[in-house]
Parts: sequence; C-alpha cells; structure tokens
Amino acid sequence: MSDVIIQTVDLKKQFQEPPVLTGLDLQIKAGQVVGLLGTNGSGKTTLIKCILGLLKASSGMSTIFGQNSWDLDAAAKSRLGYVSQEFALLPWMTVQAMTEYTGAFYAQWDQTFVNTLLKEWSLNETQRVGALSVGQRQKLAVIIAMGHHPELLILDEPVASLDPVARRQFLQSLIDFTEEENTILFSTHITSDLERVASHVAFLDKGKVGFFGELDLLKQQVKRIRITAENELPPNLNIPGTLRSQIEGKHALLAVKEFDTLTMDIFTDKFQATTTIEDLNLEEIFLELSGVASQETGETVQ
Ligand SMILES: Nc1ncnc2c1ncn2[C@@H]1O[C@H](COP(=O)(O)OP(=O)(O)OP(=O)(O)O)[C@@H](O)[C@H]1O
Repeated sequence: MSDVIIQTVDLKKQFQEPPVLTGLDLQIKAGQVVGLLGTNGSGKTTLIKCILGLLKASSGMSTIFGQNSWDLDAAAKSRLGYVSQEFALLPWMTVQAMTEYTGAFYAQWDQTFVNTLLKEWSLNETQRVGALSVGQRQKLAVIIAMGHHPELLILDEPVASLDPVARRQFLQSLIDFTEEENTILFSTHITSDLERVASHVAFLDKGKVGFFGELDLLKQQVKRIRITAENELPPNLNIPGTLRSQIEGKHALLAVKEFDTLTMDIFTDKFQATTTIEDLNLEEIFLELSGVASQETGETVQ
C-alpha cells in the first residue's frame, strides 16, 4: 500500500485573474503533520477545498488515498476529518446531540473519546449549539472532526477563534492524536503553534509550494547574515538564494534561503569580510519568504 496520502500535480485553480493556484505540486505522506503557511489570499483555503473535492480544480491532478479528489467514494470520505473556516453546526441541537448525530454517520465513531474531549475542552454537553461562543463552536467542530479517528485530518485555521488556554489544549490534543500516526494538514497564521506540532511546513507562494519540507530543514536553510567588509561593498553581492539585502557602505544585512557555508567562505575571502550567521524563528522565516520583512522590523544593517 502506498504511503502517499495527499498528492497534487500541476494543480491550477482560477476564479478570475490572477489565478490562485498556478501549478501546485504537493505530496504528503502518512504520519506527517503539515502546517500550511501563506499570506492572506495566498490560496490556502482554495488548496484545501481542491484537495477535498469541495472545489473543482481548473486543471491538474489532486488525490487523497490515491483516489481523485473530485470523485472520492464514501469509504475514502469516512477516513477523513475536516474543519472548515465556516464550521457548519446545527444551532438547535445540544452539544451532546450534535456529537451523537454526527456519530451516526460513521461506523467507527468513538463517543467515549468525544465525551473525554468535551470535558477536557470545557464544553457543556447540555448547552445548545446556537448559544455557544465562536471559540466554543470552533472547539466543537474540531472535536466532531476527530470523533471517528480519521486517518487524515484537515483543519483550516483551527485555532483562529481560540483563546491561549484553549489553543494549548487543542495543540495537546493534536499531539496526542498524532500518536495514533494520523496524517494532519492544517493552515494557520500562528507560527509558534505550527512549531509546536508540525513535522513539516508547506509554504504557499505565488500559487505554488515555495517550500515543502521538515521544519528543521527550513530553519537550517533560511538564515540572516551580517557582513562587515574591509572596503565598500558593491550594490549587488550575488549570493545565491538571496531573499532580501540591505547594503550600506562596508556593511550588509542579508536574508538567504539556501544558506551554505561554502558560498559564504568564498564571499568572505573575496571581500575580506567578517560574517555573522543568525538563526531565525519560523515567524521571521515566514516574513522573509513572503517578502514582507523590511527595515520596519527595526533591524539595522550594522
Ligand atoms: N469562490 C470564490 N470566488 C472568487 N474568488 C475566490 C473564491 N474563493 C477564493 N477566492 C479568491 O482566491 C484567493 C485565495 O483565497 P483563499 O481563501 O484560498 O486564501 P487564504 O490563503 O485561505 O486566505 P486567508 O489566510 O485570508 O484565509 C483570494 O484572492 C480570494 O478572493
């Protein structure tokens, strides 16, 4: 059996000009916990909906469990859990009734597990769904998506409405959930959450996957470099993979996405420069990759 859970090849989606997905390749394997990052409007929800077969791609291929996303059969759907940004729930039901109602659609529903999560996440099972706050509804939607222990869980900004305590509980549940070796794809803007649970990052940029790989690899590759040379530096340093450069006289501050020591050694010799390599956290990496990091962050070149 193949361990590829999600695959897209040259996936395109266009509503109007410009296209949202422009030929996107992605492969997610069993057991990976993938955080999907991208600026507002970069196409995270569109990608998730195309993968789930909720939106028809303009062209290209998308599969889940080896089945075409647009033609998933009932068996494949029963192996999936999904929480959308809208999380449709039935307001007249109580929390308990809502979970049991959903459970009736799944042969492998685990009401004991659901009841445990309701307690852990401080949801009152007798309360009407319509009377829940936005954050409480979001919690309920996530619990309902996990109730049948789906092999693949897809969450579109699952923590957007959660307070810090609830976010922590949610992340812990997600970590526990991954111990069952499930595959998770979740979009978020909270990079610290992503760092806590994700094994991999998929970064959307210009309708494609700009980076896909292990979180640690991303951190090894994207670095900030401070340079002080003997003499005035040229306006373009031609260092491969430069995301951003600020050059002032003998000093330069660069962000590079394919850091390697050999290139730096050559550069150091050429300009008789001293260099300092700085690690970045995921938020800083995200800002650099998005091209929005700037002097506004208060960085100085020297
Ligand atoms: N049904 C639609 N009809 C027309 N345009 C759409 C539709 N759905 C999405 N779009 C457009 O596609 C682009 C990507 O939207 P999408 O919701 O996928 O982005 P996102 O990365 O999830 O954004 P956010 O981080 O703000 O949630 C946006 O410009 C949006 O206006």
